[in-house]
Amino acid sequence: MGVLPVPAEVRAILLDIEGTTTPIAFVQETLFPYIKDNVKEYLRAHWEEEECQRDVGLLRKQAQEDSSLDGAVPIPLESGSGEEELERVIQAVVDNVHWQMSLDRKTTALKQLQGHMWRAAYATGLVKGEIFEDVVPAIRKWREAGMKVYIYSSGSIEAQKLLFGYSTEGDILELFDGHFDTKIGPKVESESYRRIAASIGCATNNILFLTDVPREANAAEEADTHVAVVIRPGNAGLTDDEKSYYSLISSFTELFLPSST
Ligand SMILES: CSCCC(=O)C(=O)COP(=O)(O)O
Ligand SMILES: [Mg+2]
Repeated sequence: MGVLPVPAEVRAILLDIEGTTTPIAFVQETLFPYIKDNVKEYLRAHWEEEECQRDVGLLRKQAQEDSSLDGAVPIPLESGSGEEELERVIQAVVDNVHWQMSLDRKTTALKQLQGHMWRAAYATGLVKGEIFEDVVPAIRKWREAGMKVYIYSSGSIEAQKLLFGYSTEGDILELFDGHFDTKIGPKVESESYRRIAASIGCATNNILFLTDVPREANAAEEADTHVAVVIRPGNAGLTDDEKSYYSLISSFTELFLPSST
């Protein structure tokens, strides 16, 4: 097991979810198929609700922005009433969601809808958020040492709170000082990390960001945030250059805080 010393100036640890706290397989093989299998039924059941209409409005706006992309699926406005017209628009939303998911897009519009759909899956016990076993004990230790701990995921804040609120380890939301999603900006843009630091009330170099994705690590580093790339079973492989450039950990227990005994 390796040891990675945490720089003394670090006051907060910022955690990615998929591939960092949580197996990619859980997201790809449980959470995403739930959306693909249930989106049509969900839209039919909730169509008249304000939240659903807001979600569809965001998806429609995103679809307009995406119109020049290869294979993009437009979402028309309802032009009139009647079952057939409703079915036509719902089918377009379903096709758009499937298209975005086939590309694993991280748009805020897609992530908002997904978060709302997972609510029922977690609340009924159909799904429990999976977390690597080293995560909870390590976070407890960090917090005891005075470290703040935040989540930054492309999954919506609502989806994050469901995953950790209904997790295999129980409700562990108390372990986090706050949550960030793509509303603060994409994870591959350095400006997002500056905004997060401002929101937390610290400098970017007071933060250590843990992620499985080198492009995200690169963006954080450009903003002068400390980074380590997390290697977990099922994560995408790293190039030799990435392996030699980044600090790597395969378990949160490998982080060594200056105050740790
Ligand atoms: C937190 S909900 C499911 C995860 C998700 O939708 C996603 O896109 C994961 O992205 P991450 O930034 O956590 O790698
Ligand atoms: Mg990730």
